Amino acid sequence: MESPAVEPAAEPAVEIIELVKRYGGATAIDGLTLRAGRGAVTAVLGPNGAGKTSTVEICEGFRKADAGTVRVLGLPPDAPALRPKVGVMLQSGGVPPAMRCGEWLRLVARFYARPLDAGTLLTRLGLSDHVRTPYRRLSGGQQQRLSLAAAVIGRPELVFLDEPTAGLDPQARHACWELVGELRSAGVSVVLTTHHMDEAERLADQVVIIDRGRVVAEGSPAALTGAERQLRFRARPGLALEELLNALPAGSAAKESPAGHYIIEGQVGPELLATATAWCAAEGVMADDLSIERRTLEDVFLELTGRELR
Ligand SMILES: Nc1ncnc2c1ncn2[C@@H]1O[C@H](COP(=O)(O)OP(=O)(O)OP(=O)(O)O)[C@@H](O)[C@H]1O
Repeated sequence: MESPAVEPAAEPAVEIIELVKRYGGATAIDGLTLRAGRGAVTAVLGPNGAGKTSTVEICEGFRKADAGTVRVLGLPPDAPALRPKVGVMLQSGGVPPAMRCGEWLRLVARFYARPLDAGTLLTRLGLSDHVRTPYRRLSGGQQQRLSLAAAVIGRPELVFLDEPTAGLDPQARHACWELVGELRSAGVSVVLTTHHMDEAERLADQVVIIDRGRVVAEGSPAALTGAERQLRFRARPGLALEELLNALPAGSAAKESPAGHYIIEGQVGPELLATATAWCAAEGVMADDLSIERRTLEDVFLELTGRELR
């Protein structure tokens, strides 16, 4: 009997193994390993200077690695065969300042066999009134949107978006999220960097948190934030948490972070809620914004990467 055909394991859209990048004596990427799945949205998060842009720009073929392996759709990042398959949105620039918005997008479209319609895309991204506006006269947010349009106009298989919504107003942010959702539905692989944890939580199938050039956590947003719930409230700073802890069910934990913001973890159920609110009442403490929530990606991010500024 013929054995059933074995499907080869889907090759990742991007595979990075033990990547190293140095600038002078400083190591910006320090043995970073990650895989971005095909047809998935992968969000790369990290504090300023963590190495996100360096990593993405190595994958885009704009920077050279010092060590390690990078494969993009199974090819080295500088392979000419990748050009029609990969869309790139840079963090800034790349467009001649005098180039008109519509003219630029039509020029980019000419590099692809089956581009999307430039006019439709400009309308989608709220740029239809700026078709004849030179790039340098576009606002920062409009320039961002034009870069996003240029990244997707060629119907790429894989898109790199470096901080796609940085500086965008809420309307434009939602338009960008919608576009990313549509790319994903169409089976396009998306790798994006962002500082907006809500964006990653909303868009990403997989989140990779990097710090000091290394991956410190990865997984789906749900896996990273976990199923446990927390009781949160705001009150005057400096409450005697040890006393509260004594009153709470065994195994509970309480912390104040930052000042005046309280988080209680453990078996967050009716008993814990009643005990905590009764304790607040006995102390004359008004627990503002009391809520029961799961940990957010931002909580996880801050726990992993700390609170000091970079
Ligand atoms: N061309 C360069 N020359 C020297 N150092 C650089 C260069 N590019 C980046 N670096 C340094 O490498 C480190 C990583 O920078 P990178 O831009 O990759 O970080 P990032 O995670 O994208 O940061 P951000 O969130 O601020 O955009 C930083 O310390 C930065 O100063």
